[in-house]
Amino acid sequence: MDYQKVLDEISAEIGLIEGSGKVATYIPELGNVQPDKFGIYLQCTDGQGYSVGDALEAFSIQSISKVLSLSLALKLIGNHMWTRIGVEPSGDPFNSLVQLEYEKGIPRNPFINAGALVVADILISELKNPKVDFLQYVRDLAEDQTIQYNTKVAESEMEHKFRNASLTHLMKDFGNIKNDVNEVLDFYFHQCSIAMNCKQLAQTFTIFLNYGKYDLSAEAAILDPTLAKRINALMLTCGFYDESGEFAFSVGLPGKSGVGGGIVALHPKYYSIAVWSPPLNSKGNSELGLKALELLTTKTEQSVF
Ligand SMILES: NC(=O)CC[C@H](N)C(=O)O
Repeated sequence: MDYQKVLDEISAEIGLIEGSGKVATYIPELGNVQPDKFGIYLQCTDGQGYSVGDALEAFSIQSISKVLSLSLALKLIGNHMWTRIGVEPSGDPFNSLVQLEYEKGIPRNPFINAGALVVADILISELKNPKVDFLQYVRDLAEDQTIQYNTKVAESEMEHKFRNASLTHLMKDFGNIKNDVNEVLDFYFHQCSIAMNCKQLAQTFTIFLNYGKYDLSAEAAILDPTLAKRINALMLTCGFYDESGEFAFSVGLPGKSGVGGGIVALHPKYYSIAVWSPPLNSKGNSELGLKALELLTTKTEQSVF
């Protein structure tokens, strides 16, 4: 498959689209990003990488980090996770409060904010130096020790924490948050603030390829095959909140988006891919990123179905 040709075609076609998406501003610091940024990096299982556009420019990975925090928490506590978080799509926006009340503080899945906040709580309980250890885990997966938290983004989100704080307080009341609410929020905002580029993200997500057996040298990268399969299943069913069905329908790959405009997706046998375009649609997913991935699976005729 000539992936470079496919990426070049996608980039040309995306360039012709006049999108209607909007850069996220509810975290003010994210609003400073140039809306016309666009990059893709595709990492194949044969070791080859292909890119187009701003693939080497770092951006805020936001909710893409939820997949990495989940993978670490599952390594640490295994199936105990599922007594505190479900595995069903929520059908609601990523930051919704409504289900939590009638489902007694148990989030539907680990990729909505409520679920990721419980995962953050678990990591705080399990790790010696939570923020330092989590960043080290991500650096080891990416095999890149330069990756950093963007503390400006984390602080900006802390200043506008009201909805995430509400979710955490509600779950604390139900007994599903064990640590101090502000500590959980601080950890969560830091994990979301991690700055990575498309290349680093695509390479990091190779841990979910080939049943977790993609040939990576980093020790931290080795994932149990069952974990890799389950995390892929969750990305497929819950990775795009109330647009997960649409993503499975039009793209057909497991994936995860973030409000920084990034999307990571993967074909478990062939490649992992990261796309970045900051303007978001009404569901909080990158408008052109979604389009680019739809073009990819259409042109390559490679999806999981
Ligand atoms: N969907 C997202 O990327 C949301 C992450 C963001 N940090 C928030 O909690 O609102």
